[in-house]
Amino acid sequence: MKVIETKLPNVYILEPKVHKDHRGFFMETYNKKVLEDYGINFEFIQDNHSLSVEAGTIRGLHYQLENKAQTKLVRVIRGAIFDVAVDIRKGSSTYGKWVGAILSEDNKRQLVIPKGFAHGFCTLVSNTEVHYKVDEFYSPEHDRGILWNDPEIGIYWPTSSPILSDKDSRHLVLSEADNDFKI
Ligand SMILES: Cc1cn([C@H]2C[C@H](O)[C@@H](COP(=O)(O)OP(=O)(O)O[C@H]3O[C@@H](C)C(=O)[C@@H](O)[C@H]3O)O2)c(=O)[nH]c1=O
Repeated sequence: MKVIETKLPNVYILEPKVHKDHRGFFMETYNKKVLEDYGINFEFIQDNHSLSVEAGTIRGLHYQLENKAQTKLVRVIRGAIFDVAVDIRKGSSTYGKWVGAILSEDNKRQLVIPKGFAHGFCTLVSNTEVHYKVDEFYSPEHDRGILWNDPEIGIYWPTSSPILSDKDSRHLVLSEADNDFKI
């Protein structure tokens, strides 16, 4: 497993070691001990899997309030996404800054999204399936969002007219969002 730092603290790109042979491939997609050796230490307790039928679907930007905050380990089983993490911790030197990475079935990259960061992705091809582990249970009462195209965040999304859920089309911008993260 290769661990690549990004410009945001504790946001990592992971590249699993892929063992290829005449049958196909084998890879460890999560190994707690290997990540611990890099100082990445989580207790994942829920796995999620979504299918987005159309390319240009954006899901996000999502987070749960602090006492139900989730770390996420995101990967793509089929297709490809532009995956984004935004630092929403008030007082952080990187507050409102974002990083993006392409995760695909081909590059097999994963993204670690820590607590205090909003998460979203845009599908780059049709029928993209995303799988991610989280270290806190889903809590609808704590579920919050930020508008995907908040101009103050300024994410370079690969589309300007995405397919969105009703919920995601109505979020407020970061400066007005219900957000209790601070450092
Ligand atoms: C996130 C989630 C949703 N649900 C339900 C609620 C709803 O009826 C249905 C669809 O939920 P959503 O519209 O919120 O799904 P979606 O827009 O895919 O939400 C996800 O987006 C990405 C970017 C994330 O980071 C995730 O944490 C999650 O927020 O699934 C669960 O049962 N468990 C869960 O953990």
